[in-house]
Amino acid sequence: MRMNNTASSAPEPDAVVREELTRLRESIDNIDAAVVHMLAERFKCTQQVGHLKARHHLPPADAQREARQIARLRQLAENAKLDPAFAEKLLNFIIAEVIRHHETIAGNTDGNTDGSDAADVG
Ligand SMILES: C=C(O[C@@H]1C=C(C(=O)O)C=C[C@H]1O)C(=O)O
Repeated sequence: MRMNNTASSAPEPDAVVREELTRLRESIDNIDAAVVHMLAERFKCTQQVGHLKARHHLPPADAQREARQIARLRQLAENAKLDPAFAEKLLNFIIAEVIRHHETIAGNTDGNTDGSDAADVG
């Protein structure tokens, strides 16, 4: 049976665990917010790349660039003690979405960067 601590000022073990969990979850929430903001900035850049490529009739995907990025990211992951296979999967997932955006831009617009499409330009 668990001892009752009401006489001492020490918190109940359950309360200590809850506080630790809350503290860790606050950090996780901050990190998740940073990830979302960083991804949003990355997609702003890749959207501009997509428009540039469309304007100059370049293909949406660049396999050589991707291979260099994957090699670099795997090394960074290893140094940071993150599973390189996970880092590679994550990057491939993001790049696949970027390429999908680039294909849409190439199909729907003249590659302008102001968010309007060719039909709006007149
Ligand atoms: C953004 C680009 O387009 C594609 C998307 C990439 C990415 O999201 O990092 C990398 C290479 C390309 O397949 C690019 O060519 O730089």
